[in-house]
Amino acid sequence: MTNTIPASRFLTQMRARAPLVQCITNYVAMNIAANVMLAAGASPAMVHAPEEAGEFAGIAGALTINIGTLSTQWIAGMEAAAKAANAAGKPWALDPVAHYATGFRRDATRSLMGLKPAIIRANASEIIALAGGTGAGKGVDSGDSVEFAEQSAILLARQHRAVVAVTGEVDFVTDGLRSAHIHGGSALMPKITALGCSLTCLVGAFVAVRPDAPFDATIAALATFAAAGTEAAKLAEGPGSFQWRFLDALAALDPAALDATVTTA
Ligand SMILES: Nc1ncnc2c1ncn2[C@@H]1O[C@H](COP(=O)(O)OP(=O)(O)O)[C@@H](O)[C@H]1O
Ligand SMILES: Cc1ncsc1CCOP(=O)(O)O
Ligand SMILES: [Mg+2]
Repeated sequence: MTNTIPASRFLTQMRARAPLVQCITNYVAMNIAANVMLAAGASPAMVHAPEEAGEFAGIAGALTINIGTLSTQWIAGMEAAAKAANAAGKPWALDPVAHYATGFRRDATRSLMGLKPAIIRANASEIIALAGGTGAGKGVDSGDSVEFAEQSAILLARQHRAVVAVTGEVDFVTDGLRSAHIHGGSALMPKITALGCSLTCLVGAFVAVRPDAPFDATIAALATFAAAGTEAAKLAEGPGSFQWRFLDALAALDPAALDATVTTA
């Protein structure tokens, strides 16, 4: 076992600290992501305007940046925030939603990657394309298996000295040397829009509390989603009831449920 810190301990610490996280996320995700953060025990703030995003990054414990609904103004806010987070020694996580779809997204992602995210969290098609490969993604949705993206993730982690998290049926996390799989969740999760975006915000909450351990913190965030997703699916009748049951499951989650979802290598 290379994972020295159990995921359960991270959730307990995160809830005790309720870290303030600056989430620059998309219009689709803002509401559900903020609710996911509150249910899990964190304190989200959706602050993206270029006039204040950099200042706020100095206050928050961590920053997350998601390019889902991009515009020139938003890119200015993202870059100001990432630079300020770096200057303040705060970790930040990137969610490159559908970065392969247009030149605008590709350029923005290239420049954000240059600002050294500590963590990259994306679906399999996004990770494959980020490493220079060709995936089968359709817009924001993945068309590839996580397994197919694992080598791309390791390559990216080594190139960028970042933790890379690929999500899907079984998640994969690597820092280029170590890796872990996270099992659980539900096939209903990709049927709820912006759950992946919400997870990226939650990664920010865990790494805010343990900036010294981004690999383990990322695993803990994914394990939290997997355990809550498994629980919510037990009584869900479809995507609608799954969504509210997922929030309830996050809030009620017993940290002990996390550890069984993680296998390390
Ligand atoms: N088929 C599946 N079975 C179980 N969990 C899943 C499945 N697909 C996605 N998830 C979970 O849904 C969450 C969002 O991941 P994903 O759908 O890959 O991201 P995105 O929304 O960015 O495409 C993650 O916690 C992931 O583990
Ligand atoms: C549908 C949509 N369109 C632009 S961003 C977005 C949300 C994507 O969310 P996720 O990556 O979590 O599926
Ligand atoms: Mg996504």
